[in-house]
Amino acid sequence: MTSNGHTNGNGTLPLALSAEDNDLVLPGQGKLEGMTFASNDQIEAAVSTILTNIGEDPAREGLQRTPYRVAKMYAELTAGYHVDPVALINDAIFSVDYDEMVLVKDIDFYSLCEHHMLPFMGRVHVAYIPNGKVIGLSKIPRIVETYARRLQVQERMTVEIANFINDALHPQGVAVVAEGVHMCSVMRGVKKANAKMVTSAMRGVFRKDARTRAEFMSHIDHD
Ligand SMILES: Nc1nc2c(ncn2[C@@H]2O[C@H](COP(=O)(O)OP(=O)(O)OP(=O)(O)O)[C@@H](O)[C@H]2O)c(=O)[nH]1
Ligand SMILES: [Zn+2]
Repeated sequence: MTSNGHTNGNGTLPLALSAEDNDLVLPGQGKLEGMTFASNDQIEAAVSTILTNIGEDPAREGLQRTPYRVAKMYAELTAGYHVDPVALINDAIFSVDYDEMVLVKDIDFYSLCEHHMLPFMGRVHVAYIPNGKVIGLSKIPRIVETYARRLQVQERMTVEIANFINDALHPQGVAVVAEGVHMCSVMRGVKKANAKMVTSAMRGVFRKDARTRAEFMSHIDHD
């Protein structure tokens, strides 16, 4: 069990993208260069089975490398399982005499819904009010990536981000709002292209004090 609490059920982590120096694999953040992909025969065989069963020919030229590509893609899109968020913040917690709101807004995220394994994506806004300690600015998007790059529901992703920051900093409060568009509701099923899901997790003063919450919401209120 890693400190992000994940195992695949039998206590071992599946093969994935890995880097020699550490396991801080963060797609989209310049950490993929120099990484090797340990090919995953079982995923490749499963993709080949899907291709055959949707009426395709996995042997035709354009599809020959598709099972390999899909396996590699899943390693990237689920890299968050292999990131230990405690190691990720890498002691970038500083004592600073600042007790006003810190807000990082419009953080892009890309995740996969656990029901259909289709993408959902959008933006996350994160705020906290320090209690003597602040965290390195870049670490907040990295925390978002860690929890997004897994099979998720948006509610759980939102709560996991808030709880992790709360536990790491013990701030006066944390607020996380996520706005997501879910491809499983856009491309299929109910087919609503413009419906956005908004989820929030409020901790400490953001939960207790309506004015603090309103200040946060006024900063992120756009379109
Ligand atoms: N609450 C929540 N629901 C989600 C999320 N992602 C996908 N879903 C929903 O999960 C539900 C799964 O419902 P099911 O009835 O089991 O699946 P389905 O037959 O494919 O449902 P439809 O999408 O309505 O066709 C659907 O309503 C999806 O819209 C999420 O992040 N949060
Ligand atoms: Zn879905």
